[in-house]
Amino acid sequence: MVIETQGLTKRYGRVVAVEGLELRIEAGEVYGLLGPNGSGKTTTILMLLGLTEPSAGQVRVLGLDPVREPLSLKRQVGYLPDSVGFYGEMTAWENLSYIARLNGLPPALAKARMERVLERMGLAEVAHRPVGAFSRGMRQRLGLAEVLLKEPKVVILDEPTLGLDPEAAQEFLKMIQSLKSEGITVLLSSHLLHQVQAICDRVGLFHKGRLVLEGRVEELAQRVLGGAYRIRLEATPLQGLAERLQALPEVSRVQAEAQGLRLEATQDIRPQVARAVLEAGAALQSLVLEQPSLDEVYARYFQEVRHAA
Ligand SMILES: Nc1ncnc2c1ncn2[C@@H]1O[C@H](COP(=O)(O)OP(=O)(O)OP(=O)(O)O)[C@@H](O)[C@H]1O
Repeated sequence: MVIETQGLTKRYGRVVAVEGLELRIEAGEVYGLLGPNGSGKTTTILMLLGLTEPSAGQVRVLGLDPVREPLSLKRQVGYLPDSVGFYGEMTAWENLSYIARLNGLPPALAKARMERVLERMGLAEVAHRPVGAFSRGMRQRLGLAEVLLKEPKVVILDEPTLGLDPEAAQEFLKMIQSLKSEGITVLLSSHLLHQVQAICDRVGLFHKGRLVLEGRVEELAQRVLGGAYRIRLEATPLQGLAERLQALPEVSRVQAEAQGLRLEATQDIRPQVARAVLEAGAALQSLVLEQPSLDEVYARYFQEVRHAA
């Protein structure tokens, strides 16, 4: 386990920012922390990094206690905060050299790594321009370049795509995802659910300091949306198909749509549906299992919470 917490709690006076957190993240996972403002995401990140001390409970990151072993931790864990400070009058190269020196990298090794990370982040061509003139997207990439200089095993990012235009955000997310292929464990927090959905293996939903839902996006969708599988199909002719499909034991509902039918079922029964269509003598044009979006999961969850209250 790369990140592990037990009963992790942080109180600020009377405010409980994080309560009883049990988090387990394995090597090479991309894990998304989700939740509304003030739900405890940043506080969790700060405790994992040893930047704030827990009020109760335990944290281990790469087997290390962040409060007791901050230096060993810092060597292996990269952190990209929501806004990165660079020296605006210095170039990207100079900013990275400075960081490399602070990290104690020998000059030759630093140079080789700087070339590599700048190339990787698509900044090689602007390496000798002052950072003051960089766009927010370029700054974020430089931030990630800085994090990668120390070749970390874990990378933690707080709202990494905040303020980026859709194209820059997409590009940045691809870069984050590429870390996974090197076995780097990634933890990120975000409000942008559809983006998180695209790159995370698992997500955890925070609400008032508690982790209230956790799992793979599809699993969460199943749980929050009442366990239904939605299957869409297009076939011609459609006559008689709805009745045939309704007769399948797993199908709970059939709805007609402009081009075809939409089923709700208790399982993913695409093979049975395909067979039924063929047996009806119809031609099957498309058959897809619809994935509910994380936005939908999130909205439903908070709707239910309000309802219960
Ligand atoms: N230094 C602090 N002193 C007092 N209260 C704090 C402090 N830091 C955070 N809090 C409180 O703890 C709770 C959790 O805050 P946190 O910043 O972890 O939430 P978040 O999920 O990261 O929110 P956001 O999405 O807005 O960044 C909030 O109620 C916040 O006001």
